[in-house]
Amino acid sequence: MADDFDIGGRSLASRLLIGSALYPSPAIMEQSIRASGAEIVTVSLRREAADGQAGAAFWSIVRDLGVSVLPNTAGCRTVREAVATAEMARELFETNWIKLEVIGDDYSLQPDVFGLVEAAAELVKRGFTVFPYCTEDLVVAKRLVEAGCSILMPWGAPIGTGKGLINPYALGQLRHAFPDIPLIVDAGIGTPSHAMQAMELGYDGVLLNTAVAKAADPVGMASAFKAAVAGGRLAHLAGRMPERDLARPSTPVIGTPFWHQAD
Ligand SMILES: CC(=O)[C@@H](O)[C@H](O)COP(=O)(O)O
Repeated sequence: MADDFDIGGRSLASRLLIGSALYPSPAIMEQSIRASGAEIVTVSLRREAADGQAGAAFWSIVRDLGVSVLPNTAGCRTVREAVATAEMARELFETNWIKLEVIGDDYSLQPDVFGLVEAAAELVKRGFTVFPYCTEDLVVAKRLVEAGCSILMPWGAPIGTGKGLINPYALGQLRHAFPDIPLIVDAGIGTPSHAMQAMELGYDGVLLNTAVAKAADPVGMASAFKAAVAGGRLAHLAGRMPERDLARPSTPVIGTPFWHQAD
């Protein structure tokens, strides 16, 4: 069964999006991205624009991977900075896609949701396809959609914590509220089971970076995430059993010597 992932005007086979930071070496980054099967790789404009040689080598690896690049506005703290960074990224990477980050708190790296909505509206007006990194707040999500975002990327947990889905209830509510908007959990994923949980909730994809880059074996972990995301998707499509409060035997009891039917 074909189950392509339609996102930002493209149709992809993989529902795993991966970041390009923090790997022990460029070679391990390349092998990890290949092992993950990801077809979208996030790239920081600041890194690419920084220092000619390292930037050029990095860019040539990414180009050879044949993936779609999703530039981000990592490190931006104001609407003005995020919009300017997005414009530079569009020029440098030749794409209208932008992963919009407007950070509101240096300690938690929590998004500034007010600035995010404002920046998203401006970037949509300028012709960008905005992938907004947001919290799991339902009203913020509504405002982002009203601002013209056709994709939402709520966090699982703060960036780099690896804590997984700290508010699965709210993430489930978002899925319920936006059945037709691609939803991607972005940030805070620590293990393949976290990614699988997001996919089982009906999320369209998962974006992660630290969990692979900082694993003892990043390439092995990238393969594990690939399998988990695919498994979670299959489980979602298959439809889980209803949860019950009371036990019910799963082996037949009729015909056993002392069986009594419950009243
Ligand atoms: C918003 C952001 O920066 C994330 O996309 C980050 O790149 C991935 O977060 P983790 O490193 O926690 O997976």
